[in-house]
Amino acid sequence: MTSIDHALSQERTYHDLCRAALARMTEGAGEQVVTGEDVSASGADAEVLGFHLRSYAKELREEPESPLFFGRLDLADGQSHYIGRRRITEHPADPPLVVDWRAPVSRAFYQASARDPQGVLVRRRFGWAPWSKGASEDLTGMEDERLTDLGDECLTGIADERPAAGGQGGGVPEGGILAAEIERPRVGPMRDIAATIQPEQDDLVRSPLTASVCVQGAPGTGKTAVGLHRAAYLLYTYPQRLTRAGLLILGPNRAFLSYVSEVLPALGEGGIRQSTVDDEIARHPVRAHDGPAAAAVKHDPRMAAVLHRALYGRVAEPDEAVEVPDGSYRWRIPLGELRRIVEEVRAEAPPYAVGRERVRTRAVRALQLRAERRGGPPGNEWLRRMGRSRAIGAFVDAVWPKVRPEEIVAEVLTDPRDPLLTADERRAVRWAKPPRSWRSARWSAADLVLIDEVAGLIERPESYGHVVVDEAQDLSPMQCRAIARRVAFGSVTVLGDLAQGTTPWAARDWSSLLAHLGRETAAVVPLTTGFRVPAVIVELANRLLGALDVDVPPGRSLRADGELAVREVREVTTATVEAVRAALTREGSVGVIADAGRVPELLAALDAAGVRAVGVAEGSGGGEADGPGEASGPGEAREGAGTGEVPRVSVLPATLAKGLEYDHVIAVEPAEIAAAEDRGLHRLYVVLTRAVSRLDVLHRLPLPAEMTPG
Ligand SMILES: Nc1ncnc2c1ncn2[C@@H]1O[C@H](COP(=O)(O)OP(=O)(O)OP(=O)(O)O)[C@@H](O)[C@H]1O
Repeated sequence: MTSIDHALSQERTYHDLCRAALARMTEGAGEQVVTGEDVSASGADAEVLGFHLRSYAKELREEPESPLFFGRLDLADGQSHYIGRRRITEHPADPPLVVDWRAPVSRAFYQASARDPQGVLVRRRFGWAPWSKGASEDLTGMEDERLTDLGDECLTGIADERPAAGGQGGGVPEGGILAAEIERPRVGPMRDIAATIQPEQDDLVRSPLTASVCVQGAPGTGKTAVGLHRAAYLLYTYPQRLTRAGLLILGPNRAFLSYVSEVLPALGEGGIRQSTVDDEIARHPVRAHDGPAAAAVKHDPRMAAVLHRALYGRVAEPDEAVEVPDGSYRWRIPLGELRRIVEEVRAEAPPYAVGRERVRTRAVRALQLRAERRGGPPGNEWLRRMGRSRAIGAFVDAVWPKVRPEEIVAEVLTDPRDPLLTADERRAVRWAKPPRSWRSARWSAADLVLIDEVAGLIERPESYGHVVVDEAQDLSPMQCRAIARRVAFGSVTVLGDLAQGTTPWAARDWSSLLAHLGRETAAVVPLTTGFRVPAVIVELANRLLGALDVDVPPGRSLRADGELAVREVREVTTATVEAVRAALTREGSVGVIADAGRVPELLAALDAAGVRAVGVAEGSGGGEADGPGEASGPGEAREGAGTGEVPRVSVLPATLAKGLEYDHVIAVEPAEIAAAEDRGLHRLYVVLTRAVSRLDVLHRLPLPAEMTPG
């Protein structure tokens, strides 16, 4: 037996030990649920403790089956730590068999280097065979890096009887195991990257809860991965604060959310809210569609001032004194004093609903002062009676009326008159046929953003402790404000790429977007190394950058593998079917991406040719896409798509490609994608950067000039 075989065998034995300990932890957690409820001091305690223990037991039971550790650190102080996705112990008081990757001691696994060993002698990485549920662990290899000269003889090797997962990598400095991980064919939803987080990513993942950060990164640099791992890190490191205040993940559409939905559960953090901005603010179904001119005005930040003015236009100056009967007596508040009360409350600028109550309270206080002067302090019952009196009620309704956000938005859209908007802009947003009342209004997606703005002026929504915003470059100023309201006292992680901005209001620089999010001072941190797209494909996509009018550095790939074929064909539908057939002879997922108008015909052609494919549909409220329908991400089969097994081929409109990835992408007729919208070249840039291994570009029409070299 060679020394590597011997070491592998020892590590397998250790893994078996951990597996057995985890089984005991799961069993023990189940028992604790029963005893925990019995030993609690009160019913309420029992409920809280019971809930906590049940959640923990459920989490352990539902732990996705995966290797229990992926790394080991041998430290200069003689200690060794195995690093995995969750802490495993024989007994809670014993030193752990496996340390959680988020624990402070694990940091060196990601950050230590020969130049800065951070007390590490040897860092060991484990390679495992591709994992499938129910399969037993299969340790295929390991690599040691000696970071300090004091280290023992180091081992590097792949167990010779089994190939390493995904093969050997080229151009990846970290060596075989990292290369194998990033080149592993994609099947199903996005995976976690806990085993291979890179130092620049780790810095972002572990920045403190109070720090708001903005990550600008080229396609495939791991922004989404970083955002999700940061969420998991924060939940682990600040459990109390975040359990109380909550953490929210915002993505561009439901297809994307479905694609990333399994990362957090795999990291042991289920139950985190993952949503879109549109879904977060949806008080009504979307039943109308705005033209580009109306949408542009409604998403403009000036609308915040327009709505503010419209709401506070309801506040009126008192025009007569108030007289309140009290038995045989009448209290009187003179007009001047009432005017002062309203003016003062306005100047304090509380939320509108609070202002209304403040006006009422101060009017009652004015009565109280008079009553005290006359006969000593009145009791609470008297104060309540005065507050509820018809005269005070009528006064408050007249000067600070109760109002619904929908009424204000309906008023503005029925008769827009604010001088902040130009005549053309007012015409663009004016309802052609105003509804009889706001109750019967058909709202557009942008109207819901306006309603949310007014709702936020009336009553502040509860603040999350942290919000992760993905694909943030596409947010409008008004959407940013909706997010800012929901994280007034927390922090944000903003992830995006200015080059991938495709909405009419997409940001051209981060500073204005951060200002709308109320986070002007957040640091903008670049991520530059691409893990998804092979260099040969990045080079093609980079040709478009010059035409995108944004100041971002060209993408740079860690991957020297990958294949690119750009082919002019006689007929794209037939050529697509052939390309899909050829792609299916290789491993991994296949994504056919085309202009939305072409998708039905491509799906029909694949169906006629007997190729099983799933159509990725527009999600209702899906980012820029208006309209109903459920979304499905890569790896999620829709009804009718087949039985049980998930088809490997997805066909999707270019508008839904953002954030997704496929091993093999077939981009159909780039000229159509580029011509379909104002920011069509940005869209094409997104489409070309979805491929993990292979990209086929099929075209009959001439390629957009920007795609050709020179
Ligand atoms: N450190 C890493 N180790 C292994 N794989 C990684 C690493 N970082 C990123 N990846 C992989 O690279 C791919 C791209 O990551 P991700 O989707 O997070 O990038 P992105 O910057 O959000 O891309 P885009 O802007 O194109 O949506 C994913 O498959 C991810 O798992």
